Amino acid sequence: MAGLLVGGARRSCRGLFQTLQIGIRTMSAAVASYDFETLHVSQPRDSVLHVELNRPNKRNAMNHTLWREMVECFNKITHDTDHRVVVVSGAGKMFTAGIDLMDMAGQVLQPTGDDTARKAWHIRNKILQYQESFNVIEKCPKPVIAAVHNACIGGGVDLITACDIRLCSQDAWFQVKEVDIGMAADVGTLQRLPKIIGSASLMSELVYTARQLMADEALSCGLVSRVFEDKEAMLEGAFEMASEIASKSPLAVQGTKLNLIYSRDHPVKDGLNYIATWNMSMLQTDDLIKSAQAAMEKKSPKDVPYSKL
Ligand SMILES: CCC/C=C/C=C/C(=O)SCCNC(=O)CCNC(=O)[C@H](O)C(C)(C)COP(=O)(O)OP(=O)(O)OC[C@H]1O[C@@H](n2cnc3c(N)ncnc32)[C@H](O)[C@@H]1OP(=O)(O)O
Repeated sequence: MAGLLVGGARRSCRGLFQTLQIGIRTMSAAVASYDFETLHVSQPRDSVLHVELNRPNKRNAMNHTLWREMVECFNKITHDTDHRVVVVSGAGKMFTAGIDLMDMAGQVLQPTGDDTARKAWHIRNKILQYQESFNVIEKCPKPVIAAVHNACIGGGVDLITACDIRLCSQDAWFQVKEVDIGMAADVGTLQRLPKIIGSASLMSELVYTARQLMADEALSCGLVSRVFEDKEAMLEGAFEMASEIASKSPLAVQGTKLNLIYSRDHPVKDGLNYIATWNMSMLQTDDLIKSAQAAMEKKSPKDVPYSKL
């Protein structure tokens, strides 16, 4: 009898192990094609991708490869129907030290071209190319959550302002460092940050002084919406939030992101017109019926099997 019990337990353990193995294999297959040198991509929850800036020994300084891989990664995510929400964080000691200053010397400061105008033309194209590395986050219809621990410097602020939601740990600090390296920020901070923090005076103070903005002040000025005790708690909170969003209709969530960004950049009248035109087709989705029925039956959107998008 005891032998039978042990045998049965062993069989059910084996079953559980096989189920886990299949689960892990499916998860890793889903992210196997996200193979980058400076970004590490994993799937911490169903339908959620975790993109880590992954140059920890260089404090995740953004070199040419990282700027390029951001574009490749987020363009891929845009068309990936298996994933609905993204969390971006930094591996190692901090979120990021900003642009790789060694790399910058070769990439931006030595323009090619036979005369000044041609060199300027070259630099302009380079700047537009660098801007694209964070524009892709905003253009990606899936919500992107930035999870910041420790330092977020220079290009890091440009990056997180292109994200939809910003969370941080208690040890986080933010620094618009560009004036300290002799330049005006040019890849998003000056354009997006004023629309996030709402105070023109604080905005000017931060960009002219390059002082550090600590986590509590980042919360009070609206740069982040939540502060967690440490990195571990923050990532857990970010994955939980991502999972919650991923459980809802992807058509509703992604349509909301596109319309929020459109409304930020246009007058109210144009935004209302845009959403009316948007929803004249999107309201014809099955998701609406399924979600309404679930609500009537007091079920959660988590119980509704929405089609991929
Ligand atoms: C068209 C261009 C658009 C983009 C513009 C963007 C502009 C910006 O991002 S401005 C901001 C530039 N960044 C900085 O000024 C930060 C410089 N770094 C630091 O102040 C410190 O390193 C930091 C506080 C981030 C970390 O200090 P910690 O003591 O923890 O580490 P370190 O020993 O200093 O560094 C460890 C290794 O990382 C390398 N490293 C750090 N930051 C950068 C960087 N920005 N660029 C290149 N490399 C960086 C550092 O050299 C060390 O390397 P190694 O000596 O090989 O160990």
